Amino acid sequence: MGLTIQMLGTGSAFAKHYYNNNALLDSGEGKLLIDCGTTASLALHQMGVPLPDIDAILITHIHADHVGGLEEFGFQMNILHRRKPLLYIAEPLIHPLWEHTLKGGMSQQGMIDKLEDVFEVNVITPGVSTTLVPGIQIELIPTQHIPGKHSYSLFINDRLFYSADMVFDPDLLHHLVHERGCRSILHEVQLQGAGEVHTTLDELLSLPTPLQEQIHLMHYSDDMEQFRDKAGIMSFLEQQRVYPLADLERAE
Ligand SMILES: O=c1ccn([C@@H]2O[C@@H]3COP(=O)(O)O[C@H]3[C@H]2O)c(=O)[nH]1
Ligand SMILES: [Zn+2]
Ligand SMILES: [Zn+2]
Repeated sequence: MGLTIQMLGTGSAFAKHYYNNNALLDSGEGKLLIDCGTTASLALHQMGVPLPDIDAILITHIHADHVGGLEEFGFQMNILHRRKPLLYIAEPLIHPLWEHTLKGGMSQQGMIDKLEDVFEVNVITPGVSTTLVPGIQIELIPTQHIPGKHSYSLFINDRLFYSADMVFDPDLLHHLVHERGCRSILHEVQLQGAGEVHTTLDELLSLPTPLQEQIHLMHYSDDMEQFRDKAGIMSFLEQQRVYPLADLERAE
């Protein structure tokens, strides 16, 4: 079986019709959860995926729609299943994830006082492609989102670019497609307004046609249906649909 990707949700941080923009990669040999937002455990429940079936979690950046479900995931795994989930994370995210996000809810005197007390923490180095679960290699690519906040997009199996929340970076997209063999792009999109911390639909529409052909849109707001015919040849990913990676790639 080839790699499949299933979005737990495809919504922006404020969406109500769509769950948080988190993804489940399945190589057939292992499952990797990309981000674990506030709605992750509910979405996984609806998808029929028990938490212990997930082999590892990878975090792109610290916002609730990407990490807000880690407390429940960690507690459920530790308390109900007596296991520490494997958490892959870039080193600069460890301190803010524990001190600014999880510590308030998870710390327990004499038992839990650091991230490693709940998760099996594995630090991954940006720029280095690393096998996280069998059949899934990820390279973290630092990308700009909120000034002063670390955020990492993903290059998966040397062929799929998965944007974290990020501002428009056309040079990176050109580089990945023309020099790195990238064959499809899952890109966050902000449908209306100025893209101060996100990438707007208009910015993506400014890319050359062959690049747009590779782009599938995610992390969109509740009014997405009004934009179906305004996105040109770019398509909108559907939450909870299982996509074989090959189906996301443009026929040559
Ligand atoms: O300077 C800022 C900081 C934040 N925000 C909003 O808060 C959200 C946090 O999650 P997100 O990164 O998915 O999306 C962000 C935006 O919707 C913003 O519009 N401008
Ligand atoms: Zn987000
Ligand atoms: Zn964000």
